[in-house]
Amino acid sequence: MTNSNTIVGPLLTDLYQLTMVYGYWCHNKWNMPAVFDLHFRKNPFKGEFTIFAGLAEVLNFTANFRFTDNDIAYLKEQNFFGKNPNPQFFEWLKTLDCSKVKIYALHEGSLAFPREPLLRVEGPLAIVQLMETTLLNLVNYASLMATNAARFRLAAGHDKSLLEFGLRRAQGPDGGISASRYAYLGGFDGTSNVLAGKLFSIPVKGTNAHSFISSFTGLDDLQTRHLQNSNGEKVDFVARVIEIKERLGYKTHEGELAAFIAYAISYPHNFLALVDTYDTLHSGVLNFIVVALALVDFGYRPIGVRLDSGDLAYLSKETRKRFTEHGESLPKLTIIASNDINENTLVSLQQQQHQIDAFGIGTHLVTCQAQPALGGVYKLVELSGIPRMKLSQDVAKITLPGRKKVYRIIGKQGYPLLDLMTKEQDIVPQPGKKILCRHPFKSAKRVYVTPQQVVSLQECYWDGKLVKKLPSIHESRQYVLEQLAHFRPDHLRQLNPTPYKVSLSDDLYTFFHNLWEVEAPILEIT
Ligand SMILES: Nc1ncnc2c1ncn2[C@@H]1O[C@H](COP(=O)(O)OP(=O)(O)OP(=O)(O)O)[C@@H](O)[C@H]1O
Ligand SMILES: O=P(O)(O)OC[C@H]1O[C@H](OP(=O)(O)OP(=O)(O)O)[C@H](O)[C@@H]1O
Ligand SMILES: O=C(O)c1cccnc1
Ligand SMILES: [Mg+2]
Repeated sequence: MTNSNTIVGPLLTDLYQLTMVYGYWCHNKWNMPAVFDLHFRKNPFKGEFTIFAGLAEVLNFTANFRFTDNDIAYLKEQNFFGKNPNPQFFEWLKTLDCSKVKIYALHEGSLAFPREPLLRVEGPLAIVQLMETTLLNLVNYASLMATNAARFRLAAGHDKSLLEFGLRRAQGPDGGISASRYAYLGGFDGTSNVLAGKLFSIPVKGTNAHSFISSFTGLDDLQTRHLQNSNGEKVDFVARVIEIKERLGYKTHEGELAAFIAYAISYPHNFLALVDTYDTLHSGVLNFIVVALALVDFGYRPIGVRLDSGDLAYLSKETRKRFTEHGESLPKLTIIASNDINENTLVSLQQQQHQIDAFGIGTHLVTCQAQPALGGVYKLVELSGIPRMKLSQDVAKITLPGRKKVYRIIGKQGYPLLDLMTKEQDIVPQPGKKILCRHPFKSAKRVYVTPQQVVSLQECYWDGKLVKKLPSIHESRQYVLEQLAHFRPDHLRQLNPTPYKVSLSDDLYTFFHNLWEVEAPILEIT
């Protein structure tokens, strides 16, 4: 397993992980068996679901976790560990790897909910501590991005094509690559990012830009006028276009027409025109129609247009009208829309009964402008077999102690009803057997559920080595789309969605609340 990103390694961390580890090492605590949970507390984008992503990168990082000689040399040069750190510490650091680590995870692409362990990481305290920041870095943005993409998918509808165009606006080269990767995993159909296509075998797609259109001033700019027709003869394509234009009586921008002809001659099988450079309805769409009709005459099938400004709903409907005026003469054409599109725009366009077939989306998607971070955290839940928990005034921040299992309980109608967390050694929920599911904090809130089906959500992926085949990005994407189709729509809707329940088994509830009582200091007031 090779890291797809060479900067991912043990130094891609916060200094405090290393300084704590020196402390663990000095006090001979480093080898204590520890268990950490990686979870988040609140779904992003005012939504009620999150897509878990980043697992493949987590496992690559784990497989390659080793300090290089060069890393150690750097650490020795710094004064991170006090004035005279014990030199044996550096020798020991050099020996660390993940051969004693175990990682349980949800499937990549799973719908996940607050407090559920996306990852459970077990191993020697020092090593699993050292992994914290990198694991969070690998999971937080990946999951946020995949969730954002899934939300755009829900807003656009499953029959629309979604293309990610964000590289130019992404947070640096690394952000751009991750954005393309996880936009696809979250349900997009392709990216304009060529390197992402090469690295992850994502379909790469694109149209053309205004510079291409405005670089032509008139028909004299055309160096080639001929195109092969369906009889295999090279015929004057420009003359044919002009004939059609005159027949239809269109008065359009000549530079734009020249640009479209040039593009059509270069890509007769793939003719797609950006139509908003001068005037969408009075020039761009008309020039497109003229060139498209000529291409049809020559035996080719034109593809369509891209709208990149103005009222996209109105323009798409008017453009479609212009196309249908030519009835059978033109094939079914694609209308692509772009320009600062976000989730709300997609919802609004839907309400306006747009005629768009594909959306090109950049800035809002890749920068996750609606919410720029997922607040995933990594918390110690067990040390040397003893459950640990972190208390907080804010109940949402209290961690659930111990090793836990998560089950998705499917009801009679085939929808997931709730997720149930149990202690690892707890009873396993069974189809047809009634089970008590409790709200994690409110004792009076509980419900009996009789599952139709029970899905165990976690699997062990790493046990000193990779022990389960990683799904491909295409499988994870498919998994996202299947789940979106199987969850109750009110949990997924954009505005005020219904929260999905994450419950505790009676055993876990009691264990958690007893430990809470033991750990919480009793204050004395006078
Ligand atoms: N019918 C529509 N309903 C809702 N939002 C729309 C609709 N059409 C376009 N939009 C959105 O409205 C915004 C229009 O942005 P803006 O005014 O900057 O662009 P423009 O003037 O059309 O184009 P430009 O300035 O790039 O030439 C974009 O975010 C776009 O996605
Ligand atoms: O709008 P986004 O969602 O980020 O999608 C990508 C945008 O990038 C391109 O143009 P660019 O924004 O570079 O220039 P323009 O707006 O002047 O066309 C493209 O034409 C889109 O409008
Ligand atoms: O191919 C496109 O149309 C494209 C690519 C990146 C950004 N905007 C548009
Ligand atoms: Mg723009």
